[in-house]
Amino acid sequence: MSTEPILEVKALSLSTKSNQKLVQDVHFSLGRGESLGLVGESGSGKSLTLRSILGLLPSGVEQTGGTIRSDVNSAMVFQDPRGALDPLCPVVKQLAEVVYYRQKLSRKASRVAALELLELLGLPDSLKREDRYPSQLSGGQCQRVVIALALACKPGILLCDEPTTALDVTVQRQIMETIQRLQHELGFAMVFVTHNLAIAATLCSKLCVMKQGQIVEHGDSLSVLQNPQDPYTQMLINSVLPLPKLEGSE
Ligand SMILES: Nc1ncnc2c1ncn2[C@@H]1O[C@H](COP(=O)(O)OP(=O)(O)OP(=O)(O)O)[C@@H](O)[C@H]1O
Repeated sequence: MSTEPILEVKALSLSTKSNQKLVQDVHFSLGRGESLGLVGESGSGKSLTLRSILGLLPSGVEQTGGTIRSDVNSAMVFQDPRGALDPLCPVVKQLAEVVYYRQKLSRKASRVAALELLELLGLPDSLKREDRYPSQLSGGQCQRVVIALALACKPGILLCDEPTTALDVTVQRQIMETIQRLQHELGFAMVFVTHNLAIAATLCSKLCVMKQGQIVEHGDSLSVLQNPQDPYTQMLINSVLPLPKLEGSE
């Protein structure tokens, strides 16, 4: 696997128009097929950092410093899967539409590619019908469709903004396993934003821990977990709740 970075974020700073600093001096890089977890508490600047890679900053926030260089295209998987889908358009049509515009295939070939994507994501055959709308899907199925929409762009980097947060734990696990399988099969790199250190460490080989807009720790997932240097990382690790000991158990 090539070690040449396909994404380099250097000294990234983001502020509001009134000059309130939101993200400061963020650095990281990503190699082909690599995965990086951005972890930290709510409001630490993870989503804004992720969005700036796509140039999708919300209004009122601007880049005030640093550079972002990417050699490949990126696609984003958002936190709220239902909100990311058009409720009035059949699922298969939404997918075919993205394939048509992003892969420049014919209408017929786009539909075939959309059907293949539904299969790749392990979605039921009933979703291939033209009368299946997002409201008829479970939360986990919606998230799979949103991942399929992102993959329809054939991204070199998949940007995931807490894609499992809105799901219950068993579905969370299934989606994580699906993402791992797809990354293995398709070879895309990934930046995965989450406040859950365990999820980030399971999915990603590298971690950046963010606090108040800055990266306080950066390294291989295993060494960050085994030997955290920053007190904030230590606090995050110690905050993972153990299962309670049952009475009578050893
Ligand atoms: N459009 C905006 N205008 C002003 N401030 C904003 C805007 N969007 C985000 N912020 C602020 O920027 C900071 C970082 O927000 P961001 O959404 O990146 O945090 P986060 O770490 O992703 O949090 P969460 O895990 O809750 O999504 C927060 O203090 C937030 O209030």
